[in-house]
Amino acid sequence: MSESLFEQASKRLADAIAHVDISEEAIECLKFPKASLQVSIPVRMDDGSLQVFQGYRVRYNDLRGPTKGGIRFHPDVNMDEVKSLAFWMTFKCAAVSLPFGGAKGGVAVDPKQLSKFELERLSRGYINAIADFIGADVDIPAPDVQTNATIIGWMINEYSNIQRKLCPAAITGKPLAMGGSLGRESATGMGAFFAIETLMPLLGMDRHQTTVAVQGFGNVGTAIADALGKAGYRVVAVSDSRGGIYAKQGLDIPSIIRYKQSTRNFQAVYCQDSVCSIVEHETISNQDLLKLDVDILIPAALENQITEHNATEIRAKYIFEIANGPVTPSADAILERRGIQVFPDILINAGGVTVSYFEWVQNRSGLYWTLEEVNARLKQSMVNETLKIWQIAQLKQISMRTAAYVHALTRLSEAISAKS
Ligand SMILES: NC(=O)C1=CN([C@@H]2O[C@H](COP(=O)(O)OP(=O)(O)OC[C@H]3O[C@@H](n4cnc5c(N)ncnc54)[C@H](O)[C@@H]3O)[C@@H](O)[C@H]2O)C=CC1
Ligand SMILES: O=C(O)CCC(=O)C(=O)O
Repeated sequence: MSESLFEQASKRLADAIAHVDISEEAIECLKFPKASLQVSIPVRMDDGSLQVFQGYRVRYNDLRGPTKGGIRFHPDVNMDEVKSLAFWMTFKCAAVSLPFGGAKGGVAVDPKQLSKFELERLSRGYINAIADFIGADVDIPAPDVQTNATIIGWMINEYSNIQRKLCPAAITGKPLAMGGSLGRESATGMGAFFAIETLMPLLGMDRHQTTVAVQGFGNVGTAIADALGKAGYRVVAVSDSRGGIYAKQGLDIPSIIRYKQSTRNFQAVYCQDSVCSIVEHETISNQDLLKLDVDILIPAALENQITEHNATEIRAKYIFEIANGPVTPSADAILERRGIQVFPDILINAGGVTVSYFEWVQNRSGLYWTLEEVNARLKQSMVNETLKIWQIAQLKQISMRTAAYVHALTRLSEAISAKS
């Protein structure tokens, strides 16, 4: 039988434990979630029928502060996935020194099949069902796959209605008009950009000679492709769930984003746009994109994309994980043997939760920051933590993934010791 996602996630902890001085008691505290909730959400559909959806929220660990993590709407959401994502959030928040523990939530649904009003009723119904489990000092949700500021706006409105007062700090990723932070939407991509820029000189790379392929063209995939393209990297391939495009000379990312927004089909930019159609390009599958001969491969879609089945065919020099869990532990081992370096999700995609933290701080203080302030603080945090993890990796001669877990585990262990 194949390993569950949580069994795979737990292996990362086991690998790191060998390199940290940590008590057995502390390890025990990190092996299981603090609390898990499964709820049924009845939703009245537009045609008058009733559909019941399954929702989940897992608070993995609150040793360093209230638990924090996004909400995913996807047909494949299940308890094992949510638990694994909550586990990763625990280590991510510790790795970048946020005063938060880890959590995650989700609903098993294909939101593309719902009307806007059905989606609103589902979003409000989910919050209604988990309202006693969350709160600004307890557990603070945020957006993740197929959730966005509009959905979070309905959710925070529902939560505030239940509490009979405005509670902006209870959920982050809100619309600006409801207390959201400038820079939250692009934060995960920008955070990854700052980490990549910090690592480039250490890897002896020059951005003007660097080719990039990005799998996933949603919130985080578009932001990283855009940031890298603007900085002079050659983004040669992007894909979404329907497939991808490749152009050796580089893609025009702003045009693709514009087309995707208006047609939902980014491939159209090269098939229909008179300006861009002169660019030589080919359509490729998602699997082909992963195997391209590029300098940097960025999985920015879902977990389990690079496994033991395709790891031997990866030709990129470096993999920067913006998705959570895109490379499995068995693929890690194959990639390491082949000299392909992986920069882990719990560092590379930490920009989103970092700006969520900034949003929470702004909500609680009532003082709102400019975009420049948000991005300056995000940059400072990403650069500092990236360098610390790099130094651990060099010193202990371990992978960047294990180093990131060692870094996080040291902070979690300090929190456990301080309480006992
Ligand atoms: N939104 C956020 O702030 C953060 C998101 N992440 C992670 O980043 C990843 C993407 O999240 P978002 O961009 O927010 O989601 P999204 O829903 O905005 O976009 C997901 C994208 O992936 C594409 N996709 C789905 N299956 C695919 C496949 N098999 N191959 C290629 N593309 C595929 C979709 O078409 C879409 O373009 C997830 O793993 C998420 O957990 C991590 C940190 C923060
Ligand atoms: O912004 C947040 O609180 C959580 C973002 C998230 O779900 C993630 O980093 O995977």
